[in-house]
Amino acid sequence: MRRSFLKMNGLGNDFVVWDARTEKLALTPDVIAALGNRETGIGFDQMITVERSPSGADVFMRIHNCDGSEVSACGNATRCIGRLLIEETEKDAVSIETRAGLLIARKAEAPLSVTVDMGKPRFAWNEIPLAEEFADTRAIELQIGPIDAPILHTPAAVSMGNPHAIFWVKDVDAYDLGKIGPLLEHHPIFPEAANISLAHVFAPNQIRVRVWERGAGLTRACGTAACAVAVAAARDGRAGRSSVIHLPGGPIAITWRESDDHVLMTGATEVEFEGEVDFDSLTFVRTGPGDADLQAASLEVAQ
Ligand SMILES: N[C@@H](CCC[C@H](N)C(=O)O)C(=O)O
Repeated sequence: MRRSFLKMNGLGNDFVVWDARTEKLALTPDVIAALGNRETGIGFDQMITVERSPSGADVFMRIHNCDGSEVSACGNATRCIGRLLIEETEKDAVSIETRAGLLIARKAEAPLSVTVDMGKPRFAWNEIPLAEEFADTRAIELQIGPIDAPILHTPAAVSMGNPHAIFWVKDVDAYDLGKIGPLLEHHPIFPEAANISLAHVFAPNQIRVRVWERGAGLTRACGTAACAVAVAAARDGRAGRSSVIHLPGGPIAITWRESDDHVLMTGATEVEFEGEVDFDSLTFVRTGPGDADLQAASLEVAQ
């Protein structure tokens, strides 16, 4: 069996996107992990399957991490799928159903940028979820002492449809996140594991962040982490309700709207290329251009 896909990314957090609206697609965790392998497969952080929505939204978006686990939320992928649907339908706003709820994506001002209403953050210990009761999740009891860097302690915990823990630090680069990330991700305090962020407010409403993603490892950006960090910062007065989150892959603008408690996320999207997978051999070929190729071609024509 052969099947076409799009390779996309939101600030370097990259995805394979399948359109399964007319022809269903259900891959096993082993096949997803094989395709996600950066040395032997296509390589991606998440796999996104666009399906028909059972409840009348424009689509249902299914999300798998590259380890094959299915999860409920992915901010960067929501922007990417939003962009595809806005281009396809020529509508101003599109609705995307996920396991975490119904999200609305709108075209943003900058070219190829999209704003997504990510809904309300959740702070209750059993909604994040945490394994034990905390009355205040702005700083939960948890600490880890790397030998070569200051102790990481009392992270904020937030759910953006998926679990996040945010450690406030002076220098996000002082830590070997590749080493401590997996220990924190699977700490028993997080019964469903967690996405782990290191965050530093370096100027008013400007926050530098590095993320270890649950089920995917170090990524260049994580949209839900950006939302969780911005909300956690506003919650304990480190920042206002609008901030820019600076990730290794670039900036994401987040506003936590006072009127309805919803979190709005604005950032870039990119189509890298079109491709086709042969499921018998689990190999792939590129079949079409991405944004960068199209831009280069249009510049050549213009000269
Ligand atoms: N990259 C995503 C988050 C993907 C899911 C996450 N790894 C989890 O397991 O919850 C984003 O942009 O939000």
